[in-house]
Amino acid sequence: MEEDWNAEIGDEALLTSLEKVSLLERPNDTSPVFNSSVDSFGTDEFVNSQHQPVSSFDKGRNFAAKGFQEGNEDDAIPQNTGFKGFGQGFQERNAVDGASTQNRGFEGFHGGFGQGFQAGNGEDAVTQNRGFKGFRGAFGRGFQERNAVDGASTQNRRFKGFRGGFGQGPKDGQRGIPESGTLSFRERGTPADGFQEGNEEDAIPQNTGFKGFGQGFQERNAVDGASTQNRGFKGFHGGFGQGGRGRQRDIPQSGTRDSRERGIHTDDAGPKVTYVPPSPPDDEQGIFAHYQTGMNFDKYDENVVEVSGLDPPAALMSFADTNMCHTLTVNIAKAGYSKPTPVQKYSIPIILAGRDLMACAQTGSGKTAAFLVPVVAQMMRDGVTASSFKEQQEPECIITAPTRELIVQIFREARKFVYGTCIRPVVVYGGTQTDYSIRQVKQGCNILCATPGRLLDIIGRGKIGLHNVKYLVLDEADRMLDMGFGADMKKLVSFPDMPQKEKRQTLMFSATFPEEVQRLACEFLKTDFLFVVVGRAGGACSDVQQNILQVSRYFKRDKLIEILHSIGNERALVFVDTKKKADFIACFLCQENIPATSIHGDREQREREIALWDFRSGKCPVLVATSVAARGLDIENVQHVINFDLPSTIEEYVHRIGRTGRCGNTGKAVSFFDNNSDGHLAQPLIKVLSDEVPVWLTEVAFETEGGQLPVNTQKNYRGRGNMNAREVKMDCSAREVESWD
Ligand SMILES: Nc1ncnc2c1ncn2[C@@H]1O[C@H](COP(=O)(O)OP(=O)(O)OP(=O)(O)O)[C@@H](O)[C@H]1O
Repeated sequence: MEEDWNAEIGDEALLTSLEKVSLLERPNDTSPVFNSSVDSFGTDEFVNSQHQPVSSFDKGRNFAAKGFQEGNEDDAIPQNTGFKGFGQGFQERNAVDGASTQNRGFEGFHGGFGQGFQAGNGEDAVTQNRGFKGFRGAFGRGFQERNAVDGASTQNRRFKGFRGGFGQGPKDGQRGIPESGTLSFRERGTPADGFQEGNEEDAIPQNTGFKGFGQGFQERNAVDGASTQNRGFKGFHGGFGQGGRGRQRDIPQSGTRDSRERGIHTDDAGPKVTYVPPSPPDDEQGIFAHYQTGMNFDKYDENVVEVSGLDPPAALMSFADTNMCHTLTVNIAKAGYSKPTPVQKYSIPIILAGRDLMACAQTGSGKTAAFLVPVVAQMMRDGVTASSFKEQQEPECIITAPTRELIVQIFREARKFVYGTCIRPVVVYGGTQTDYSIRQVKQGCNILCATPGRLLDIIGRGKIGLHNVKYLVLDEADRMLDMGFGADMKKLVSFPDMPQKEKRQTLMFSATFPEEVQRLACEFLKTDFLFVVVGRAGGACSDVQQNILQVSRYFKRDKLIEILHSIGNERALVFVDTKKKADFIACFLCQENIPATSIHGDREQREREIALWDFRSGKCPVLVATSVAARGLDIENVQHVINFDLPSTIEEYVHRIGRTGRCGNTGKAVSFFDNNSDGHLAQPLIKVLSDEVPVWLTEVAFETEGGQLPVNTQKNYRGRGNMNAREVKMDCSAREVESWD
């Protein structure tokens, strides 16, 4: 899904804001403020930073300006020369480019120094397709060098969307910069030592490229380096160099399979991923860190709970009711859980009774512990002990979730409940080094938390045996079974050594369960599974105050700024519909002096984790995200969710706004409703709105539904997926579905 985001944002508006930047950072400005050492850009602090406010790039931009000018003179490959300062340099480069190779171009040079360069050969889809698209923000003589290299080397490379500043250069060399480039870097002393090192070690000149600016670049480049064609930098953004991928891997955000965003098969596909994530905290305080329940926590008990299926066990009233072993009870208390939430009250005894379960409860109401606690309890009862002496590990429990950050979060929750026991949870996920995942697994693995792609990968490598699996958990189960991951889940349960569904316990949790997914789910579940629904299936969290504003796309940014200014430093998660736009809006906010960062599937995993950490820690109070952050993430103190763009489905909306109002805390969600694109959501929105429905929304729903009056409000809403277990089962048997496992 390649969105016309420039058009959407509006070029005039964009240029206006970027002009402000160019006025601030003119490349030929020799004022002392620009003359400090670049070292400051090579520090980790800078590399790790979020999209910086424009002013923080001052020094770097000056370097960049200089670099571009000089770079042009030194260029070893005349037809590829180009950057001569900014503006002018780009034009020249572009002109030369046009005469030499095919389909290169610069498109969209924004920010930093010189305003956006909108012309250029552009973004071509043909094979000899190089180009810069969207060059924004600070610096870069390196670009010139890299570009020179580019001219002599492979096809299909591109820089697309180069934004923001830089940090330290590449550390390894095979994809560094050729000698000519090296010299000029050395002579100029920019931008960082890393470049020099990269150059010295360069083994494959034609494959050189920028690994540049920050570790993020380095890693992204490492990915790049493994493929000979179709490389590119796409989306180089904000302050520390975010790597993008080439167009050939630019996959839609939602609704379809996106292996990178979801961490699938990245390692098999060729690109070598080197990222090794930091170790999780090891001290007790770090492991059990949690935030406080909110004032509405006790109100969870007011929800009506419906359990469908035969002979459900009685709900528990307190954690003590379960006869769990002492260590687990202590761990639950250390995690800050004094009493179970409704989904825990009903799910825990069901799982302890060995039953399969599909559970639907509102966002933020404790579904993770609802499956972790009983699974750990049973493993402790069975005396499960990790062993590092087996080449192939055989976990008792496999937990899958659709996104990397979510599976890490689940892993961290699991660490709380197994603390002080011999049960070892492990997390493996895409975007990290496969060898690292394997090393983790080898150290002993009882609870394997994994994204689907990485899971299938290490199973395929023979590092995981499945015959011991007693518990298979699908968190965000509706997502795990839909078109994106359904095939992977089917593959998982079809491995010959995976116990048949009769021999394992399958547990599915989500805040939404559309009917079609409920049908799919029963192919994984035993026929006597139970279906727990807390409140309304698919309903929005009642602690989130929802507000839908009619805002056409041209006014969204102004509205966003207005809202963010009004909420001050409170934490806000802003959802947009494309990866590019996430970066664009984050940069835009920084230019408006609102510290923001972004998370989406085109960012390197390291950058995603840094962005999330910056948001969690409050260092960066605004996180602009695609739907990759819509589900499961449990971040303290997110007071606001802003749907800059509404998602395509009501389920996604429910998950997105559920990032606030968690665990009894209250939150606010504001959504920009554009009549031109969001009409299909009017009716479903009316059903999930807990507060008053705006008259205009009813009218839009009326028009969209072809004159049918919308069925109003939550009272009548049972969600798209609110069949009870009996209905689901009847539906399943009627459909004569092929059994997968
Ligand atoms: N019984 C409890 N007492 C206190 N805090 C709890 C309890 N159960 C869960 N929590 C906390 O509530 C927060 C939300 O829990 P969790 O992330 O499991 O919600 P969820 O229902 O899975 O949400 P989502 O649908 O968004 O995935 C977490 O911080 C968790 O530690």
